[in-house]
Amino acid sequence: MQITFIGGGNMATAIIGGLHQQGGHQIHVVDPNDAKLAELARDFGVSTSASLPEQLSADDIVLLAVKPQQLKEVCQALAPRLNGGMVLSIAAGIRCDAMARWLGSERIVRVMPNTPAMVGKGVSGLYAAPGTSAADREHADTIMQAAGITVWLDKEEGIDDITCVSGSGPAYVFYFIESMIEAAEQAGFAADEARRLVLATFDGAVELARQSPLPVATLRTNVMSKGGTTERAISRFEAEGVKAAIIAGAMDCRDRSIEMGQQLSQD
Ligand SMILES: NC(=O)C1=CN([C@@H]2O[C@H](COP(=O)(O)OP(=O)(O)OC[C@H]3O[C@@H](n4cnc5c(N)ncnc54)[C@H](O)[C@@H]3O)[C@@H](O)[C@H]2O)C=CC1
Ligand SMILES: O=C(O)[C@@H]1CCC=N1
Repeated sequence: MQITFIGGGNMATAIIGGLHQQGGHQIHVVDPNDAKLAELARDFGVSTSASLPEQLSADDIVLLAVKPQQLKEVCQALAPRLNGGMVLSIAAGIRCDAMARWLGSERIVRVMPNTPAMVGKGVSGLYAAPGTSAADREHADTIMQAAGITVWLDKEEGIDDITCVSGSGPAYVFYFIESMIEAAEQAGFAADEARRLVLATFDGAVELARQSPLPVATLRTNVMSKGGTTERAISRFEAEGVKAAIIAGAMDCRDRSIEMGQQLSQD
């Protein structure tokens, strides 16, 4: 496939990393940041330019990977060059109806990826606007499968829902990892040992959860001996409202996705 990325930042780099491993794609990246372009050309052999190509062909797939606040301007600049090609947008919040107005095309798929795409373990939620064909949806699926698993959403609001789980979720997990590393250091481990211990603990716990037929809550209570050490730790988490805070934070995240859509999809 011929894929043109508009924006070559963190998320685009993660997806390009996956596509590079998959192989067989012609990738072009547009970004005003020369240093980023040089890095992407060096690491993945992509072609690059600081501005949009004069014209794209109907076979070119455009992947919009700029910040939501820049999307309108980028779509308006893209509109006269698009020639009917399919557009994928990973921007949080911005709805298909707004992009269709700005682009003058309804051949749009919205994608909510996440950064583990960089190591082929991403999760992408996808929603196809009614203007797309079955072949378009298949192409979008193939592109995002290069980065990990794909989940198709029937309604566009599903993108807000998945944003607060897998889209932003890696940050929640990294936050927990950071906290555990600080705890390990406080317990006396050197920084590199603390990191190794904590990452192996997460790895092991996730693998066990994946392989075990037991509910995750049972796996947790299996660690908690009556009157023992783990019970003391979990009691503190409960008393401090850690679980409630995680759930509330995720709901705030979803609200913010809806709010960004309302603010940035208007005109
Ligand atoms: N970082 C993440 O975990 C996720 C991000 N997203 C979405 O991905 C999009 C990009 O986010 P990040 O990669 O994190 O941001 P970023 O700031 O790393 O990348 C944005 C890139 O766009 C470039 N850019 C700015 N104006 C441009 C223009 N007119 N034409 C072409 N390129 C331009 C910037 O130089 C920068 O390299 C956002 O819309 C965000 O909502 C979606 C899911 C996850
Ligand atoms: O924080 C954000 O707005 C983007 C969308 C999901 C992950 N990062």
